[in-house]
Amino acid sequence: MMNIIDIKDWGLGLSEHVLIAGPCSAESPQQIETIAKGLKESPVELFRAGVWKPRTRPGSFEGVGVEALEWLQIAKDILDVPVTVEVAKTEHVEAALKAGVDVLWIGARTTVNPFSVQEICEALRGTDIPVMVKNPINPDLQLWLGAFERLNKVGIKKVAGIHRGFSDPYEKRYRNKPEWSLPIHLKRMIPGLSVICDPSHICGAREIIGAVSQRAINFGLDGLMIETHHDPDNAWSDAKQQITPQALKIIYESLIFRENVDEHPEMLNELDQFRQKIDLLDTQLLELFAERFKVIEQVGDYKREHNLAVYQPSRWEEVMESRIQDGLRKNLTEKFMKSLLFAIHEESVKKQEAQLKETRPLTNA
Ligand SMILES: O=C(O)C(=O)C[C@]1(C(=O)O)C=C[C@@H](O)C=C1
Repeated sequence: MMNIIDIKDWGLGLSEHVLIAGPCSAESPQQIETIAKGLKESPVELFRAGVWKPRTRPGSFEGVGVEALEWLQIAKDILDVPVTVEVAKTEHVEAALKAGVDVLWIGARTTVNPFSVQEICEALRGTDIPVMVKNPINPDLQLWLGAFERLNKVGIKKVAGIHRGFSDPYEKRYRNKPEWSLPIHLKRMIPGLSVICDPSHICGAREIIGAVSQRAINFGLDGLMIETHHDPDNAWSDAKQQITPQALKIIYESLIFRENVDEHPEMLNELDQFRQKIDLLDTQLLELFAERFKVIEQVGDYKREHNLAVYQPSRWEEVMESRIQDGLRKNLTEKFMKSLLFAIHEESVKKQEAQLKETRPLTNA
């Protein structure tokens, strides 16, 4: 069990719908000042700016470096909010702590590497600075979880996650594809953990940032980190995905925040009638699954006796095709049908494969 301090109790005045904004990269003291002044109109609670930028290929702007840390004080003074930067190695942590940065974040390309995460953790030992951890670039929940465990082991309890989407070469709509089920799983695995959404890196294009921000809120994420620049088209990094402080204000004001039903006992009562029906249907589904797997076992015995392969491609193709069509007629999506059928088939072949190794005498085959 991890020991987590809720984002509201970090002592920084952050709320349950935290809004983090600021440029992708700190470029100059004037740039920080202009952006911070623009952000005064929005309920920004934490100011972000990249100082060290991990870039895919060398030659791109890699951040101003340590010199930019002191410019963050300008934003702090104008907005009266804490500031956060990304750190990727020991020297970054040391410099950020020395400069009085309030919150650190670990980027997706760092979370993916346990050696780097451990290096950061060692540099943090003995401090209690809050750390936000972006998801690793690949949708590996264990790797994301591992970063929190490493932080917790060196005594960092003020932690939060950031969902910035996942790299997928076939994805066309997003720069980094969102996987909304992953932050939900992570929140279940680390009770009390806030997970913030970074629509800028998910979208890669400013036009869809509003829609993705609303989806994040709908899925119960705990806040937004949105890259903001006074002149986005001329930003030194990630120009296409940055928005102006004015656009941020419009997006934020259009968001609809939704509540958890647990805080509304009267609605809980009303929902209960539906939930009882769902309970019953789930029980029936499980009974049917159990029955299906009993038949699978009988087929498994038959296969063992007659030396047949567990995986039967032509039959499985037929099952997939017919069930998907049936599901579509019943308004179930192809994606859902495929993942359900994959799960069923995986369990069936695992059971039958285990049966092949058994030595008990065959009874009913
Ligand atoms: O038909 C079989 O041979 C089965 O064992 C059943 C089943 C299934 O789950 O429907 C399982 C494995 C095979 O690859 C094909 C189908």
